[in-house]
Formats: sequence, structure tokens, C-alpha cells
Amino acid sequence: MWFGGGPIDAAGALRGFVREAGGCAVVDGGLGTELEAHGADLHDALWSAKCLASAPHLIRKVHLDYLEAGADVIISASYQATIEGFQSRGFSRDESEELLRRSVHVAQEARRVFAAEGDRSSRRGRPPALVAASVGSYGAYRADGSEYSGDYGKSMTKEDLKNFHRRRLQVLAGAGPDLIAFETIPNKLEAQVYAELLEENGIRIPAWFSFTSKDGVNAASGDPINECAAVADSCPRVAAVGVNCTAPRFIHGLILSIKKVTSKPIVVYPNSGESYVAETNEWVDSDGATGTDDFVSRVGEWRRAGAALIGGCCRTSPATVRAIARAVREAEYDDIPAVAVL
Ligand SMILES: C[S+](C)CC[C@H](N)C(=O)O
Ligand SMILES: N[C@@H](CCS)C(=O)O
Ligand SMILES: [Zn+2]
Repeated sequence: MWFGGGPIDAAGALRGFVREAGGCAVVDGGLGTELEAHGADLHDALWSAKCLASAPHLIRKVHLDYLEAGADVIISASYQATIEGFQSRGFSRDESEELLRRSVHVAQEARRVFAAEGDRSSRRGRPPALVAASVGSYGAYRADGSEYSGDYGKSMTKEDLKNFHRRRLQVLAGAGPDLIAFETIPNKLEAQVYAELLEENGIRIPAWFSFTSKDGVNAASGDPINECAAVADSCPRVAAVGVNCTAPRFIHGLILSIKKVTSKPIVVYPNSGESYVAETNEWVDSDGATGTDDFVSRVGEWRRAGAALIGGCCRTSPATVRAIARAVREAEYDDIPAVAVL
């Protein structure tokens, strides 16, 4: 437990880790899309969560690949794992909760294997990696791509969203991750829901809030990103605020906007720049500038703008993370530290 029994300062705790990691921590890359690259069939409403039941060894392998690529934080396979989703596939409630816990345990197991027998050359001298439990947004559960629109329908209330997320959060927190990664949040309402749930449930595990954006100014729903980030800023249990699964070209501006409303560490893990088409479960290149080179060439800029944790999301791979790790570790950005001198 990072906070012990003392006052809650999640941002301070994570800042300490980032400092130990050299001033900028490396987050892993896409998990679901990398499982697909290994042959997993994710044409399914459970998406990557399907593998928790059918192929946990493959999940462990992808975590290991990311650790070997240099990741300081690995994110569990629970993005689209929900009790309701598993139950709709015939799992009992207990089995569904066990699958959620398994996502964290598989990541922890990968970390143990890595420490015992992995190729540690890319992580030499760095603190043991953190395991973040992924909490995908409600849009992920809907499996209609609404984590990229934020449109949950007019009848969706804050209470409904809280009821949807509460038990999953409790179960994932109970599995003992080092962090909770609230990912791909498309609107302000869901951020408010998470902040309230963290408080009401007394969760003593640092969390990060990571939003999606389609224009570099607003969260995917159109809620201004600074208003979304301000919700995260006001919650002491939130360790970091940022953006994921968003095109690389929007990241720089988003970091600058987020920095205006919070001094918490900023986390960014963009996708490849392609767009997700829910109907076909495919990624299309609407950007014209995708690929590891284009992504990695921007890492220095993100770091100089103030990102303290940098990784990749969908359609990025261990090769991307290896290149990110090289970029943040070899380059000298002494004049502009990612984590301000404390
Ligand atoms: C991060 S997206 C590619 C995950 C899949 C999506 N939520 C869906 O199933 O529609
Ligand atoms: N952690 C998830 C995020 C999807 S947007 C994954 O990498 O699959
Ligand atoms: Zn993604």
C-alpha cells in the first residue's frame, strides 16, 4: 500500500516512482491489439477480456514482451472485462469476479517471471514495474465504440454509471494492483463517477484518469479537456491525469491544456493514429501519418511539454515501447524535467 495509514497523496506517491525511474516512466503499449497480432480472435463484445478465460498464457506473454521492451508500468487485461459481460457468456458471478482478479494476477505473474528469468537489459537499474488494473469506460462494455464518442444515450444517469462501475472497481482493487488505470474516458460525467467511487469505497490505491480526444481540445464527448482534468485534479486519490487511445498529433496540445489545471503527473499513451470502426472491429488509417517512427519522433516533444509517463495504446507494439524507452532514457531533457523538482 502506497499511502500506508497516512494522508492520501496519490500524486506524490507516483511522482516518487517516476523520479526513481529516471524522470519519465514508460507505460506499456496496446494489449488487446497486440493479443490480436498474436492470433487471438477479438471479434467479440468481450474483446480482449475474452482471453482472460481462453488464453491467459497469451496475456502473460504480451505483458512479458512489454517488460522486456522496457515498460515501467504494465496494464492488466481488464479493459473490457465486466461482471455483466462475463455473466452474459454463462459465467457465474463468482467466476466473473475471479476472471477480473485474474487479469491483475496474470500481470503480477509476468512481473515475477520477468524478474526471475526475463531479459532485463532494457530495465536494468530501474524499480520493479508497477501493475495497473485497467478499468475501461462504460463505452468499452457497450462494445459500440462509444468510448470514442462519449455518447451513452440520454437516459444514462450518474447513478447508473456508478452502479455499473462499483463492484468491478471493488474487485479489481481487492486483487492488489499498484495502480488503477481508468482508461479511455470520453466524458466528464464518467470522471466524476470514478472520483466519487474512489472516495466512497475508500480505495487506497493510486489511480490515473485518462481521457480520449478527437480534436486535441475536448474529450471525445465534447466536454472541454481542462474541465475533465479538473475533476481528476480535485480528487486526492488520483495520481495522474492524461490521455490515451488518441491520435499522436493531438497529444501535445492536450498536455498543455491539462497542465493548466493540474500539477499532478501527466500520463499519455496515444494509439497509432488510426481510428477504430466498431461495426467491423477494424482500424482504419484516416490520419495518413501512422507508424512507429512518426509516433516516436514526438516523444521528446511530449516529455518537454510535461508528460511524466509515456506509452502507447491500440495498435502500438513492443517495438513502439522499446523505441519510447530509448527516447526517454537516452535523450537529455535535464532543462525541462517531466516531474518538476519537488
Ligand atoms: C479500445 S477499443 C478497440 C476496444 C473495443 C471496443 N470497445 C468494442 O468492442 O467496440
Ligand atoms: N489497455 C487497453 C486499452 C484499450 S483502449 C488495451 O491496451 O487494450
Ligand atoms: Zn486503445
